[in-house]
Amino acid sequence: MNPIASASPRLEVQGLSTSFATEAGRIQSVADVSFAIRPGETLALVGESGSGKSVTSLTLMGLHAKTSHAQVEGQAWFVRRDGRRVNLLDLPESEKRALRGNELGMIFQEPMTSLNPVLTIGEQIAESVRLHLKLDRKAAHAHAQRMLELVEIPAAAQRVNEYPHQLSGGMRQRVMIALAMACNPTLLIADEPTTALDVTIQAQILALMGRLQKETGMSMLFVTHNLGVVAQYADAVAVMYAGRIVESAPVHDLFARPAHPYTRGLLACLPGVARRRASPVLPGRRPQLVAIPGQVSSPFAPPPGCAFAPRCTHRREACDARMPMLDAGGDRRVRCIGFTEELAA
Ligand SMILES: Nc1ncnc2c1ncn2[C@@H]1O[C@H](COP(=O)(O)OP(=O)(O)OP(=O)(O)O)[C@@H](O)[C@H]1O
Repeated sequence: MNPIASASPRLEVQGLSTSFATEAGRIQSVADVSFAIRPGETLALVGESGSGKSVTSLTLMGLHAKTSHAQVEGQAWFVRRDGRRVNLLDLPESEKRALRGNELGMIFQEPMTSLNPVLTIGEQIAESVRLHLKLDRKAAHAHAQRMLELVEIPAAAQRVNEYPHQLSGGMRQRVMIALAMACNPTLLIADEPTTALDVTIQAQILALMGRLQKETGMSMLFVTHNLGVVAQYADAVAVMYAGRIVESAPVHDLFARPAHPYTRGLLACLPGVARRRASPVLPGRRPQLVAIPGQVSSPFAPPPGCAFAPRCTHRREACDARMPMLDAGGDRRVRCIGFTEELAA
């Protein structure tokens, strides 16, 4: 039996919803999102721009700006190193801070906005490990250098004393990985970690992340809109549409037999990727999500029924009446009346 599939989840998200009060009204960015990630597993969260992927990861990290008037519901059960199961959405700020950068690592798209421009990269990594691992100054500096070696930064002994602007984009992203991994996190949330990089560097960074994951057994939530990356690196996929998960499944099953009309639409736009599931992300090929005809409904006035119905070629009356349930057939879950009827047949 697959050891990942049989382990109990390290993170279990149940009914996560996030809305924001804005001048134009309340916007429901994420609604009733549930998923689980086991030790050593990578779950890819995919969807078009604005589907709620980043809000999901920021909510889990507790990183909403105080000014954003976010309202969060649901639970996110995380198993800590000491075996305690804590709800990330209900932790005091001090405990959240102790987890972030420690058991919970994160990597974002643009390292220049996440790295401190006035500190050397060594100082930034050392600061984190001194705080969380309680190392003294000298040991922290040595740890920082080891982390740069681990992420294959050449001449780490010199680079450790350089500032972010002295590094290329790919090297900065490696530093972000070193920083995120410095305290040996058990869960890494990576939000579009390679989107800003050219495809060759992107493939190298993803290979590095895959290797580190294998070595450490950490779990990963990987936010992306690149289906080629999903096909190659994820174990499971959750497809988001208008703030909700519309389909989730093991990666192989999803690519082989997409069930939700939206997922089918996404893959139909990418026939090459859908068929060549194991194809590498080749230089010059960027298998991104491409537009499906029609527009996502306004988040201020979501339709009462299925949010995808206005763009769906299988739409019927019942689809507009109420939001379909996320129904399960095996380890695939699909939010579509058509799928529910198929299960019942
Ligand atoms: N602080 C906020 N205040 C109000 N609305 C927000 C806030 N943050 C996000 N949103 C809205 O929530 C929705 C989901 O945004 P989110 O950034 O999660 O999408 P995404 O799927 O990550 O898109 P992308 O791939 O472009 O990053 C969008 O309509 C966005 O405008």
